[in-house]
Amino acid sequence: MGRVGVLLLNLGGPERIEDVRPFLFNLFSDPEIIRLPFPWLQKPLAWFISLSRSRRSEANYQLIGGGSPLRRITQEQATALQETLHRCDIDATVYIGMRYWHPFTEEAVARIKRDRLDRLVILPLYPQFSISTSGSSFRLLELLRQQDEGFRHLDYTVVPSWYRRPGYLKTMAELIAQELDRHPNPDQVHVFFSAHGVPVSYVEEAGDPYQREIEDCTRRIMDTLQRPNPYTLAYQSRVGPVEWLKPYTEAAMEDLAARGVRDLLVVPISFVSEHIETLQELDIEFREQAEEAGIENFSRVPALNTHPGFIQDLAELVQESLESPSLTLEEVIHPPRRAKMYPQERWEWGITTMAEVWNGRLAMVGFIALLVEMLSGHGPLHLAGLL
Ligand SMILES: C=CC1=C(C)c2cc3[nH]c(cc4nc(cc5[nH]c(cc1n2)c(C)c5CCC(=O)O)C(CCC(=O)O)=C4C)c(C)c3C=C
Ligand SMILES: [Fe+2]
Ligand SMILES: [Fe+2]
Repeated sequence: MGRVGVLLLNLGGPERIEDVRPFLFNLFSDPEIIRLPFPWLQKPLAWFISLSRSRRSEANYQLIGGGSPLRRITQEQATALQETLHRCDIDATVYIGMRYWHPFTEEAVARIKRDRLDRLVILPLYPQFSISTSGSSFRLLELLRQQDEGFRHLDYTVVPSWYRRPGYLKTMAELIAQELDRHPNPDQVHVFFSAHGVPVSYVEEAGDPYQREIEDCTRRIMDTLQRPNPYTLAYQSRVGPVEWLKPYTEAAMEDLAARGVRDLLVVPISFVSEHIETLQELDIEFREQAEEAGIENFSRVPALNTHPGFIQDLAELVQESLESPSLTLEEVIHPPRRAKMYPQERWEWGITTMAEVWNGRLAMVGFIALLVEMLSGHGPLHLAGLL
């Protein structure tokens, strides 16, 4: 088989409070996180938003010990996966490539090139695909390939999403069953899946399969669980003024409490490690809100982290990927970005297409000014020191 590598892709998180602002800047600089019509607006807007959001984010990271545990957990997953692969006689090296913080994807690629691999398996640590997560990392890797001849010649295959795997579904179902059985009346517990949200426009305009995959994933977990419990799916962690996938987690919890639900088991579904959205948003913020709304027994299923069943399944996934025909990044960067079509720019007076286009562009500038205003609490002129 030669020298094999596995590149685990993840988001990354600030390790210390000082990292929060630059981490947010990296995140909002990504055109897959804020989709703007004008590339030149990306960096200035990322700067504004990271500045205006950093206080709130820093306070949240303070509540979970002053930083994200994501790097440590991902490192533990990588070590466990490498050991499991070695036990199966696959002499693989496992690398970590984070999208927005250390160790960055670029660093992983440099190490991969130095190790002169024969084959690489690219494996996102997101069970379901979204343009904003796996899609963004795939795009970055494709760019790095185009810029680097050495990397371009490396034989690789990529896993687009993997939530359908029976091993993953079984482990999730086991974790849920364990928590259900801790409740006084296990069958009365409402199972509450909470997925990280994305803006509605990702799904409806850009064709992100994320919502479909999340819904399919929750159905499959419930089928695997084989319990009579009712369940709900909701979306958490929205950012900014646009509409995100609904129902929103906090509203759905209040709704269930109002309908008489007293036992709630929350299942984080879109991410395999503990991180700020499980430790702060679910365990602190939403627990408080749910209890105020009347939930008496609130509990949460732990993230998979280094659960042996999960790591074993990842090892089998790597093995199967090595034995199957390769998938390329271009095949899984999905959906293909549709080219923007504008009519020829030849000005004519009246209510012409050209006038409409410019109207639209000016409206976008106005909208972005509004966005900055809403996110920062100050108008752009204030921020520019003009007022
Ligand atoms: C599948 C999981 C995730 C999706 C989908 C996703 C989309 C998405 N996220 C933001 C904005 C933020 N995300 C932040 C942190 C963060 N997000 C995820 C996962 C998904 N994001 C993780 C694992 C983390 C890291 C957590 C950690 O432990 O550090 C943050 C920063 C934290 C905060 O300020 O709340 C922001 C901001 C958008 C806009 C988006 C889709 C467009
Ligand atoms: Fe996020
Ligand atoms: Fe949050």
